[in-house]
Amino acid sequence: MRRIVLIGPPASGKGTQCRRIQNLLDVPTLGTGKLLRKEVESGSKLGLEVEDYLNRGAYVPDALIMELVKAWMAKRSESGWLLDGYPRTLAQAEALESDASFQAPTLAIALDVPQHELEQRIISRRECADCGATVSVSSPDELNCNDCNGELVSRSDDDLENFRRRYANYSELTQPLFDYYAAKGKLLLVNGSASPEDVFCVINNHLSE
Ligand SMILES: Nc1ncnc2c1ncn2[C@@H]1O[C@H](COP(=O)(O)OP(=O)(O)O)[C@@H](O)[C@H]1O
Repeated sequence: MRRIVLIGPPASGKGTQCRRIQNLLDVPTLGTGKLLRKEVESGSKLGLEVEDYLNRGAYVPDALIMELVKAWMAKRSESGWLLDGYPRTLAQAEALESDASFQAPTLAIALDVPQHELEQRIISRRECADCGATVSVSSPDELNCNDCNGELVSRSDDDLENFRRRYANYSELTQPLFDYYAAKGKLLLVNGSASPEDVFCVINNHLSE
C-alpha cells in the first residue's frame, strides 16, 4: 500500500504533481493548504481561527493541523493516501511516523526549486476558480482557464512579501525534513525546476519501479 507525502517550498509545483500522482494511483489525497483556504472562504469556526496565520504567511500551529490530518486519516486507514503539504515540521513528521493515530509514509517526494525561480512563479501564478487548476499566466490580462474557461484568480496569499515569509518558514522548519526522510531511506529528491511533465516523469518512473 502506498502512503506518500509531497514536500517542497511554496510554488514548487506540489499541487500540480499531486493531481498527476492522484490520477496515476487513484488514492485519497489531502492538500492541507487547500483545505485550510476552503475553511477560510466558508467562514467556518476553523476558518476564522486559521485566517490570520494564512494571511501572515505563517504556519498554523502543529496541534491544530495534526488534529485535522488525524481525523482525515482515520477514515482512510485501509486505502493508502497522498498528502500535499504535510508534514511541514519535524514535530508533524515524527508524529506521522510513530504516533499510533497516524500511519507512517512509505515514500517522501521532495521538490527542490531555487528561491529566485519560485519568486518568478509566484508573480505569474493564478488558480482557476472553477476547476482549481494552477496555471502560470504570461501576462496579467490572461483571465480565463484554458481547460474549462473558468475565471483565473490570484490566491490571496500569493504576494511577494507573503511568499518570502512562507519561504523563510519553509527553509527553517520544512527543509530539515529532506534529511529526516533521507536518513529513513524514504526520500525521492526531485529537481522541481524542470517542466511539470519532466518532473512527473521522474516521479512516475520511481512509482512504476
Ligand atoms: N502542514 C502544515 N502545517 C502548518 N501550516 C500549514 C500546513 N499546510 C498548510 N499550512 C498553511 O496553509 C498555507 C498554504 O499552504 P499551501 O497551499 O500548501 O501553499 P504553499 O506551499 O504555497 O505555502 C501555508 O502557508 C500555511 O499557513
